Amino acid sequence: MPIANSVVAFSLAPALASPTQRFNPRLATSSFTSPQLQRSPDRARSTQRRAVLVTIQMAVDLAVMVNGVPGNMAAATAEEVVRRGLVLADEALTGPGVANSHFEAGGSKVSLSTPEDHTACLKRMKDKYPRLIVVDYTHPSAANPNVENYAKAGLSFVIGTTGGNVDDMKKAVDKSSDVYAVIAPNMGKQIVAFQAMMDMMANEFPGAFKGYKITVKESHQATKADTSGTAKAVVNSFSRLGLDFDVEDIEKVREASRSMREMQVPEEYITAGHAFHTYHLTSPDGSVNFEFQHNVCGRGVYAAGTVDAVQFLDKQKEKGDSTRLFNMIDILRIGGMS
Ligand SMILES: NC(=O)C1=CN([C@@H]2O[C@H](COP(=O)(O)OP(=O)(O)OC[C@H]3O[C@@H](n4cnc5c(N)ncnc54)[C@H](OP(=O)(O)O)[C@@H]3O)[C@@H](O)[C@H]2O)C=CC1
Ligand SMILES: O=C(O)C1=N[C@H](C(=O)O)C[C@H](O)C1
Repeated sequence: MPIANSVVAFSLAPALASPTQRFNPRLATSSFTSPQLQRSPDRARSTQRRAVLVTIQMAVDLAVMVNGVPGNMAAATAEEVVRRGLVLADEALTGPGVANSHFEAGGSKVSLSTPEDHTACLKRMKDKYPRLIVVDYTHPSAANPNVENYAKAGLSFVIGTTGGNVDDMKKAVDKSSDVYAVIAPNMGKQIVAFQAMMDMMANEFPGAFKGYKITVKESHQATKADTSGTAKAVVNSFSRLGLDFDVEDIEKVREASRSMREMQVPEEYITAGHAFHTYHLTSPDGSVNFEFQHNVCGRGVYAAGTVDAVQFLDKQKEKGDSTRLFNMIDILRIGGMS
């Protein structure tokens, strides 16, 4: 009897060339009529009875480990990860002063790992999530040690934490063989565009503002430990435009009354998080003035940019791109911000 119905349906689980390789249903599922079964009907029937449909889910979802929760930026980023339908890793590094053992974002629960457990936690997450990108919004003092740990663990990362030594971070990435990273003091798309514009002006017209005076004033929530990393980056462009200014001269405003009075920060964002920056340039005789301002209330614009960076980095990694280190201006240029 022809074994017309002896079709064994099964799912193959071939070893993936790379853990980030996407699921291809055409590769995964095959149906065929075995020539062996055609020759031996009895065996075919028993095989048929025992035939098991095995479906192995090979789709490896992108998971994001957000370190620094329950801090402001990490919390906002974790919410954005869930909102975009990505997997939020179920553990995260936290700081020494955090008493909570868990954090929740958009219904996803995250166990918090305290400093003595950080190395083991990174290993657990790497083993658990084959396609993982780490986000770091921690503390200036933690930025470099964390980056060293990510690089040693072979974990690609997006770091928005400011106040660290960026050259050392880059070295850690270079030393690794397969770690991809985005390092940037500002993840907000339009502010990144502003940074890029100042950088381009400095490249095009070096010294154009020679002789001008500049004041830089930034207001943030009182818990911000360092001088704004964004302001430092913009000052670098101004220096190339001919302005004589040192990052030490950036005026930091951290008192609520001054933030509201001098910078017009709305009261509800005084502690919730704000970033108001004013750069004022005056010609030598005082007859010409320029003012550049970017004022951000809340954390939403940074969280969105951070997850753009995560998705961008994941793509580059999957492609095996030879460039492994990016800043947000690179990503904006390539069209990687939504
Ligand atoms: N690139 C960008 O676009 C932006 C960057 N930032 C930067 O992000 C950083 C965080 O800002 P923000 O969220 O407002 O700060 P918060 O103080 O609200 O949060 C920081 C969190 O990190 C925790 N932490 C401290 N050390 C470690 C560690 N070793 N490992 C893991 N977690 C740790 C802190 O815990 P504990 O209380 O114990 O110290 C705290 O919970 C700052 O450097 C800020 O400048 C902020 C906004 C945008
Ligand atoms: O700590 C903050 O809030 C912010 N930090 C970044 C910085 O230091 O420039 C970006 C933005 O200013 C908000």
